[in-house]
Amino acid sequence: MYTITDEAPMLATHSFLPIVQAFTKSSGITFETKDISLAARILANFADMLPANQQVPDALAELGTLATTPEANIIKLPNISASVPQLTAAIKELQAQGYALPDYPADAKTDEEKAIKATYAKVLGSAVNPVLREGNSDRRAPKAVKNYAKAHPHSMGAWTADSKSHVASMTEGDFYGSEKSVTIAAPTTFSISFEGADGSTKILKDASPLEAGEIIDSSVISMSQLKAFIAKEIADAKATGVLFSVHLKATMMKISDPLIFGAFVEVFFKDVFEKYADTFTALGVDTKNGLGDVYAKIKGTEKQAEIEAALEAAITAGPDLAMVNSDKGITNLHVPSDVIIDASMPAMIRNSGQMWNKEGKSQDTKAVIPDRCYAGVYQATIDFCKTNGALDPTTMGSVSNVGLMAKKAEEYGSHDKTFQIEAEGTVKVTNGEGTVLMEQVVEAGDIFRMCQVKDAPIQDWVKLAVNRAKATDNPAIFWLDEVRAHDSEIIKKVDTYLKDYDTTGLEIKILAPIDATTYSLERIVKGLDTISVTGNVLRDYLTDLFPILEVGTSAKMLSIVPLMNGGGLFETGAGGSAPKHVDQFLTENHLRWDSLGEFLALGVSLEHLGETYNNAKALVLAEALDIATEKFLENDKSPSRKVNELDNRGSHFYLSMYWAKALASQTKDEELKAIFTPVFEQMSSNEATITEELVAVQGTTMDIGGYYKPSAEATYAAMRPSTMFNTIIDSL
Ligand SMILES: NC(=O)C1=CN([C@@H]2O[C@H](COP(=O)(O)OP(=O)(O)OC[C@H]3O[C@@H](n4cnc5c(N)ncnc54)[C@H](OP(=O)(O)O)[C@@H]3O)[C@@H](O)[C@H]2O)C=CC1
Ligand SMILES: O=C(O)CCC(=O)C(=O)O
Ligand SMILES: [Mg+2]
Repeated sequence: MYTITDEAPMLATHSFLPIVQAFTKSSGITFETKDISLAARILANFADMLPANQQVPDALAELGTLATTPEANIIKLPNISASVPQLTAAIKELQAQGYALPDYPADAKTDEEKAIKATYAKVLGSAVNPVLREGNSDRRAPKAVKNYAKAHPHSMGAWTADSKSHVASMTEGDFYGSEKSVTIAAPTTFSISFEGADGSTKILKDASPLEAGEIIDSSVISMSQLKAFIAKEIADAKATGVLFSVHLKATMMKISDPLIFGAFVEVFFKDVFEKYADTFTALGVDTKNGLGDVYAKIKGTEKQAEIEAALEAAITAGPDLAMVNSDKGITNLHVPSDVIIDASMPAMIRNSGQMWNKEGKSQDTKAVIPDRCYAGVYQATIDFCKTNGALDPTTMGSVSNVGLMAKKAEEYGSHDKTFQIEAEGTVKVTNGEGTVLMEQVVEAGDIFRMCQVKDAPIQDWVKLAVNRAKATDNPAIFWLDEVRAHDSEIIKKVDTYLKDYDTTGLEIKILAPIDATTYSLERIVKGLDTISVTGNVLRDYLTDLFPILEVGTSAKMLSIVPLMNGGGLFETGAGGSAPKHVDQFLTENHLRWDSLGEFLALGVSLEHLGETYNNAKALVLAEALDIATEKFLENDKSPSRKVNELDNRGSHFYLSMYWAKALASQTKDEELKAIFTPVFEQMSSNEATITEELVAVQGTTMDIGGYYKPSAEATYAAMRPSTMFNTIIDSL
């Protein structure tokens, strides 16, 4: 199964998948596509409102079911995890294309509106990955990728001890400070209720199942303390002349983080929000959607100019704001999904700890990460760079990751258990027998969050960690903080399950995240490799952080999810869908997206297929693809960032040529040899023509009939512009 997703990876698929299908056809392998793009997911969820000819199947649900079966073999490209602004843009585009979808009812009042909003909620945020990830995560940089980075190091900004860049976090009143955790002894249920100081009660979540061995936790971030903290950090950034920036994961932590993001907007523009409180309420301004929502809602109203001037004045009076796009005036506070911590913090660290100011220049930065659970990892990395200078890609070692992820583990499964509290009182988590398992004292506006992690995934995660340690002989470090209630429960299980394995000779340690960061960095500068074994959030953070520092991008990672029931989910890299790349593609028909992650995923997918079904041809194809990928790296055929040079499409041509060559050169399968010998011959003798055709089309604006749902025909035409190359591929 091959997923069709969004933005840059979706464009790339239109070039690469036809090649893959052509190369594997003669081996009896078919690639079925499943459209899980944001647009397709919207249409699938509203099928009952659409005429038959516009309905699409729920491909995500189908894949989710498949992921629990031993037969699963899924190649998963990155998809949009939509924020509300992205969702509304996608709805608008689909409506314009003739789909009679309802508008997104941000402020749903009637039952009908509430039902529509609930349906849209299903496609909001990280609605795809948690459904498919029925296993834990194994992400690492393959040897060939590391070797490539050593030979062709990416740019790395210098670090000096006098850098003013730092991470700012709360010192109390955050999730970290309030966490409680319990391990469940016997199967039961839990419910979450609120008891107001005034004696009122409210059920927040009805009874839901709990398995024996499951670890649950709860924590609260205090809205008043958060806002006081933000105000203090804004003042400090202004006083010390650093850029002010916010780093959250508003897509994956889709309930808590947009609320926290909104608090930043409200505090930064406090006077404006106070002055225009009534206007903003009447217009339905929603700060969870960022400053961009304020601009959008005031547009065309009588007060537009006046409020814009007030916002502008607040920006001028405040500290310099980190910019997403200084040319277009888009700040860090505009859209909650524009600055996502996993990618944004490493990009800043790679750039000497600096982000971009409104003049488009780099400047030292205060990176505000309110909660302390994981923020210290970034400060420790910054401290390390300030002391030791920038890391050196030509010599540095590698940090791979084994991540606890299966069955919506930990914070990533917390959406249905996260609530903004309306009044002062207590939130209680009660089991089926009526015993209160955890309670948290709250005030109005606070955010309460409860998480779960099941026992089977933890056992599988420990096993995967031991397997990786054995396979590599590298130390495996569990990044767990014994002073955190949740981590201390996990530590008990890790200690227990490690006893199931013979770990003689292996170095397996448990270190708190900050110590684990320093430990791994001290090894990395010596060229030594370390395995990070982490929970779900650190899995996400570290698999962008280390790859971006080591190999320039997380797009080049091997990203395997060994599914717990025996199937394989092969993710293509560890990064996202790169909206910036689409902008460039639409303005100048150059796609700088690097598909290396896709080549690697395809290789392991074919290998899995070959091994599971005894398909010798699949194994030959996989081996040849591996050789081709190495050659591809050696010869530096990755896409360039600049127009009129080899781009994503050209990189696919080279991969194909090397793949054909490897198939022509092998001797394990004579049939494949016979098929691919002339193919390689045609490709290599027409190399100049093909690359010319692929570059000649560049430099013009593009229209593929949509952003979220482009026309398939126009996209294929755009992504397969070489007649010569198409003729060779289509003849297979
Ligand atoms: N697995 C998944 O489905 C994931 C999905 N996402 C989603 O992706 C979207 C964008 O997220 P964002 O945080 O901006 O992160 P991205 O990883 O999409 O982008 C960050 C930057 O990383 C670089 N990059 C990423 N992938 C590639 C690639 N294949 N080739 C070359 N460069 C690459 C680009 O840098 P440059 O601009 O310098 O070229 C890009 O602008 C969001 O909707 C997010 O939710 C995010 C992570 C994982
Ligand atoms: O699912 C998402 O929203 C993002 C996933 C992600 O960033 C990751 O798994 O690294
Ligand atoms: Mg990530």
